[in-house]
Amino acid sequence: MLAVSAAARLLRPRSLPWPRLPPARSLALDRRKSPPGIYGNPSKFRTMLDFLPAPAGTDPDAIVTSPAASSIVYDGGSGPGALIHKVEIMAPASKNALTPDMMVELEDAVKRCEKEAPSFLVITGAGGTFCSGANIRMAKEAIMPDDQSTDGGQAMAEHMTFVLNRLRDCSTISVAAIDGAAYGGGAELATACDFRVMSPGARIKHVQSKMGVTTGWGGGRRLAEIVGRRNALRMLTFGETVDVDMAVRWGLCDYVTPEDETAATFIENLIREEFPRTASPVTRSWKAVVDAKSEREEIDLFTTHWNQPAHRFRFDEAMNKK
Ligand SMILES: CC[C@H](C(=O)O)C(=O)SCCNC(=O)CCNC(=O)[C@H](O)C(C)(C)COP(=O)(O)OP(=O)(O)OC[C@H]1O[C@@H](n2cnc3c(N)ncnc32)[C@H](O)[C@@H]1OP(=O)(O)O
Repeated sequence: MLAVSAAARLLRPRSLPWPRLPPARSLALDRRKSPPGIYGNPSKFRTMLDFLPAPAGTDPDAIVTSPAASSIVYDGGSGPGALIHKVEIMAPASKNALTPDMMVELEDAVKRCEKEAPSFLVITGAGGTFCSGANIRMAKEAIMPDDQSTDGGQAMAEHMTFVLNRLRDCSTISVAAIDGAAYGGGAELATACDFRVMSPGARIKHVQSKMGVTTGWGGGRRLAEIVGRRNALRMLTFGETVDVDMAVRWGLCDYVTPEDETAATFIENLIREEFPRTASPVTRSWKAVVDAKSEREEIDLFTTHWNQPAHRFRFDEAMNKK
């Protein structure tokens, strides 16, 4: 299991002093002098973090050896092509709020999923909460300078929209396994997944309206696609707490777990019941099928699977049952 640790970003060779950028004002005003890649680059957030002052109280030269208090933990299961890979948002002390470093690690996790191509990616949170959105303390410190510069917010929004679009667009079927709260950016992460599983006490809440900001990770647009324009407008305008019943009614929740089962356990069992032996190559074609722009695209996808080993095996199996 790879724990891509937030501390890793603090592990800087003692010889290299922590690169310090002048305060955000000059960042905003001297764009031509800003570090390479900060502007006009989807992953400029990653670059920006390398040039931000170390968070208050962090000794830039400290070599952090203990496991990070917050990280994105990627479980690659039985390896590339496995039936299920898992991502756990591991920051229970802050209800799995995403620090800027974790947002970078989430990009690494999505890239690994694209590369290793599991059939399913189950995303869940540690400690009975899914995700409470951006870590407001760290965001305030790192990307909300007193001069009201908007650069940091724009960089985070572009980074997270870029990452969540890649999650949604990759061939792996993603499932948000929601126990407890999916709030703010956590709700936006949940809507970027193909399916949502909720345990009985789970709730989804776009709190952005109460935070004086709109959705910034692509979640508003995706929400309207899922629940319809009117329901999305109601959820966003009032920051409504959507419980399991309401989520099921609005199509925002695909499965509800029994009382005594976590959402991740429920969906993993369901997947393994449906695919008892191995992953099926067909699973990773379904998103392309439903997104096909023409019959020709769907016929071509069908043709790629016809008379191939998995297809031949299943036909033989079906005929031998007769
Ligand atoms: C586009 C993204 C968007 C943006 O950037 O604008 C955002 O995501 S902004 C963040 C939006 N999220 C929130 O406002 C959620 C705030 N948290 C809560 O409403 C609750 O914590 C909840 C419902 C998630 C859980 O409530 P519960 O009573 O179970 O726990 P506590 O409230 O006591 O929280 C425990 C502990 O966690 C800290 N915490 C919780 N959420 C965050 C967060 N988003 N950022 C930083 N820290 C968070 C909370 O302060 C407590 O810490 P403690 O030191 O124990 O007081």
